[in-house]
Amino acid sequence: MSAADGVREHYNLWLGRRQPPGTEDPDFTRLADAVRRLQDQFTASRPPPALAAHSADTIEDLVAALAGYQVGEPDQVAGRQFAAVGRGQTFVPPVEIDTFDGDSVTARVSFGRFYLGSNGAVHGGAISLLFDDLLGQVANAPGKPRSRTASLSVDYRRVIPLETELTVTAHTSRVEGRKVFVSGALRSDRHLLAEAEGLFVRLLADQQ
Ligand SMILES: CCCCCCCC/C=C\CCCCCCCC(=O)SCCNC(=O)CCNC(=O)[C@H](O)C(C)(C)COP(=O)(O)OP(=O)(O)OC[C@H]1O[C@@H](n2cnc3c(N)ncnc32)[C@H](O)[C@@H]1OP(=O)(O)O
Repeated sequence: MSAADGVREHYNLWLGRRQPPGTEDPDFTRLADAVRRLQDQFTASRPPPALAAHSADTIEDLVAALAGYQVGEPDQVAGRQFAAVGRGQTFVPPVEIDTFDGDSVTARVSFGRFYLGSNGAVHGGAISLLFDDLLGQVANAPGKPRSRTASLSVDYRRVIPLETELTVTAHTSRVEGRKVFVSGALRSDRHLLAEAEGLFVRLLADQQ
């Protein structure tokens, strides 16, 4: 089994089912990658007015083309490309999962220019977003009841650099009844950059 197959298997277990036919879509994954690159280029560029207007025309054409193919959440493709870096979505920073055993995860992430806060540092909200998603995956690991984030606390220890491969880890630290406490850390090859503590509350039968 390849590493990608292993990751896909973990996600399928986590979802409690096999990936439904038609969910994997390499062309859509390529589209998501292109949108990510667009986000980075858009944020970093200062085009002349004619190019800005031409770019807007082109994107508006794409928006109109995609408008004919809108689907509800159960049929959504974005975020469900489980073997792809960033899962074929463009909101959460592009995480590449290396190991996921149900109680802990190790992964790599690199923040593009889209995630710039100021003065070269990654936006703090992007770090919280990264932790919410990754800690949430641990809290919702295979065989565990669904839970939602009740509280997320992030400590920013050092400026987080753009365009640098970083390691992000998360593990369940304890479970008390419905409360699942998950800890996370973001590191460069030399430093601890940020830490997080999340409280995820297991949902009751009548909660969405
Ligand atoms: C076909 C499916 C395909 C799916 C494909 C998906 C692919 C995606 C892949 C990958 C995704 C990875 C996953 C991401 C995960 C992200 C998760 C989120 O971001 S969820 C969004 C943000 N969170 C909310 O919207 C919650 C809003 N809040 C609530 O709904 C409620 O407040 C809830 C359920 C959290 C708790 O409400 P209560 O009424 O059920 O429970 P009470 O009694 O209030 O609390 C239970 C215990 O928790 C403590 N508690 C609650 N909130 C607390 C807080 N903020 N701080 C401290 N303690 C708190 C309480 O004190 C209580 O503790 P005591 O049992 O008494 O010891």
